[in-house]
Amino acid sequence: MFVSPRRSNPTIASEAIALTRRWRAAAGPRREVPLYEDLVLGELGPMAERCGVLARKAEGWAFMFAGERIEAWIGRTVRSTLLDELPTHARRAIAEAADRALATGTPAAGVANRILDGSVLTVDLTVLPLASRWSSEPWVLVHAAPRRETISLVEAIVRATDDALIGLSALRGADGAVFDFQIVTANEGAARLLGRSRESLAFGRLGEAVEPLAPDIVSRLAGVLESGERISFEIDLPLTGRIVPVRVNAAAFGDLLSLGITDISVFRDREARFRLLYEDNPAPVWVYDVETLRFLEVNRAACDLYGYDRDTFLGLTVLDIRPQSERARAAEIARTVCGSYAASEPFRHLRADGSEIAVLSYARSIEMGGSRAVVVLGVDVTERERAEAKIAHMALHDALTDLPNRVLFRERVDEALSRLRRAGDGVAVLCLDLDHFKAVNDTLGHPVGDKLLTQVAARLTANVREADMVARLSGDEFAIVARDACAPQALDALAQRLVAALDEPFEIDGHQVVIGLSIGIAIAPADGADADTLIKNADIALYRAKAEGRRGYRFFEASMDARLQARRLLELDLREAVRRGELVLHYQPQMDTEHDRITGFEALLRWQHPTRGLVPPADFIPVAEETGLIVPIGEWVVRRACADATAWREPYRVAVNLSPAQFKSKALVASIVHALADTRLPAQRLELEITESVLLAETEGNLATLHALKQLGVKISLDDFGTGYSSLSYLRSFPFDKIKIDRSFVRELSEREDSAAIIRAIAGLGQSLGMATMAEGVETREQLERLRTLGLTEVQGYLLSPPRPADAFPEIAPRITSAERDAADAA
Ligand SMILES: Nc1nc2c(ncn2[C@@H]2O[C@@H]3COP(=O)(O)O[C@H]4[C@@H](O)[C@H](n5cnc6c(=O)[nH]c(N)nc65)O[C@@H]4COP(=O)(O)O[C@H]3[C@H]2O)c(=O)[nH]1
Repeated sequence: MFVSPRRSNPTIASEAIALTRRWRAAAGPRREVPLYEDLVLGELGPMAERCGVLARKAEGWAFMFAGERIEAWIGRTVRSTLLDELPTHARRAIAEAADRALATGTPAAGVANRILDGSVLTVDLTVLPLASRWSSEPWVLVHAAPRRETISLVEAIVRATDDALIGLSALRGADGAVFDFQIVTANEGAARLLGRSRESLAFGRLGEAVEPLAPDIVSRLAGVLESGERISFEIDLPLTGRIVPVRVNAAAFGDLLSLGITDISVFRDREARFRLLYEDNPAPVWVYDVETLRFLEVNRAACDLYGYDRDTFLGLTVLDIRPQSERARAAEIARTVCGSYAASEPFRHLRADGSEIAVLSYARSIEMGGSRAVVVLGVDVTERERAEAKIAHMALHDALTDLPNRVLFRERVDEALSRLRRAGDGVAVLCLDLDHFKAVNDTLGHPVGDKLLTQVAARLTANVREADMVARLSGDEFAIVARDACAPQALDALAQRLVAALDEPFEIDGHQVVIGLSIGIAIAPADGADADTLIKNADIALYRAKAEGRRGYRFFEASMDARLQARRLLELDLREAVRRGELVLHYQPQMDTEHDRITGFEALLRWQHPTRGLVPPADFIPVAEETGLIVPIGEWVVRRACADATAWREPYRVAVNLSPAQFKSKALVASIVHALADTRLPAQRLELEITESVLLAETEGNLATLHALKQLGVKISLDDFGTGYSSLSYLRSFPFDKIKIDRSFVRELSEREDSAAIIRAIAGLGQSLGMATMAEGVETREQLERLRTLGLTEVQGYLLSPPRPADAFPEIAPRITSAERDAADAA
């Protein structure tokens, strides 16, 4: 029976106090160790039962004699026995207290425990140092006071544990088979776990206490009785309101069974958390042995990433997931991980299928099963690397053709130039532009245009050497940086090869597409020592190649740059000219050949330049067309011509040139409507001269514009006929009022008979189509007469008059002079 421990037996304890008090009295103020003869001999009375005297001999402490109770406690007679020969429980406690008493010369206390019959016996020791007249050896008196209560060890343990401990006795049926167990004893832990009082459990049936699991548990425990072996198993115990995972340990003693049930929810929780952190971690985690480099653990994510099943994985070493070329370095790092390690850059790893992935690893050295190991967390950055590479590629390449873009091209030119400075290799830049690309885009659509650019890129790339780079700078602009073979002859050959390659027709979506290539070439260092200058000069040479008729190439020359600069100056100047009102109109008369009567005047633009004098249109109209300045200038011309014509004495027609570039402006029709409305000029007095290039480009839109203009009542004439393509289909596509034959035919009239034949044919054509036919550039009377006989209805040329200010002609001399009119305008 368990009894809670209490203090010593009070009577016996008081003996120790009395003895100590007596010892102190005998020791006196000088604390001399009292004599045995004075303190003990004949003085102990009944206390002698619990006292013993020991002497300190050379071999150790030895009992001289001891009372019965002491001997009973020690478990043998002790007279003249060395302490070392006695049982441990007494020996250690007595020796320790005796040594202390001897060393300090004062009383010492000690406690000795002994386990007897499953109970703990505790004895309080009091040891008093003594001297003796009969011996020089130090002596001690030992008083042993056994405590009154003993402690049941088993009971203490049973009470202290949280586990459920149950003693069971088998209940057997008539056939001797166990059908249940009777609970013989159950501790508090069992009562707590099963939610019942100990009393209600005692002598109850196990099957009732753990009812839902009864058949299962009973049969398993019956098995233990049969086999006599201990068993241990885990089950989920359904208790009121919850399921508790428990571990059951059972051992049989005859027909009795001891059952220990441990609540393992905490371990399960810990296990679940571990699983969450390790096994279910979405990041691949593995542990390897530092010595063998073999995998010791791999989680599911690692198996998924590398494509191995767990067993195969555990048969590999960390080197098996690395490419051959990285294994030596990998082995070195794997063995030297100390503390923690974070990779600063991804490593190449191998998957089971042999594919390579990029992995960033974070590692920490640990101990596992007594050996040094490393736990590694890997982050698969393959996709991220790919995306980064793609973004980097996109930043430097053209999305359509995948050729390097302007940025990368410039970098490569820079790089080639710095090599040029170091190694003296050659560097040349070729700027390329496709001829007629815009027409392809406009007529066949952008998808065809895109395919064309892709095919062009392929042809260009196929015709350069590997060291050279082909880039797409924008739209139909390509460029090549050539290295090494940069002598003019080699570049000549390259340019010819490229022009020829693009001369071959392209086959796109069933269309045969023909384009051409113009190239400008600049060679370093003569044409530029830095990338920007070199590219700019190749571009100037390209501009020149195009100006000289496409499908060709030009090397850069310093004079080209000067010409370009002059052009830029002209452009700036022209803008100012418009603002300062330096543009003026001259007029040239037109005459019919039937009655030799003036029919109208062509307005021709002049630039009254403050320093250059009168600048002819050929010098500035192309610049105005390229820069778009032609739109405001053209509007001004129409408005001025209409205003002038309104002021003429006679209602002659006024002819005005329209540039193809003006047709790009959506406001063309509106600007003419406004000019007519504002100047009140009848529409039929205005004649607009266009060239066939208007019909060549943007056909649909331009035709619609022409119809809209014609709808207003203005006359439309086809200028410069006989130059360019002069397709007769143009005459069919729009009902022109007049065909103006180019002056080159008139000039060659006396020399080439075919010119006369062509003029006659055009005159006939005009007649049958109901269109007037006019010859330009008529300078001589012979020419006039000849043209008259060839059937032309009108003429224009120096023979009548060169273009001059309106007030030079009496027929159209304004009622006020041009100077007066300008002054009025300014006001
Ligand atoms: N050799 C010779 N030449 C003659 C003779 N008769 C007339 N010309 C010249 O021939 C050109 C006729 O104009 P165009 O063919 O429309 O050719 C014009 C026209 O295309 C353009 N242009 C002139 N004014 C304007 C304008 O206001 N707007 C636009 N868009 N273009 C204009 O500039 C071109 C040149 O104009 P100009 O220098 O004034 O040159 C004028 C005129 O001076 C002749 O008997 N012999």
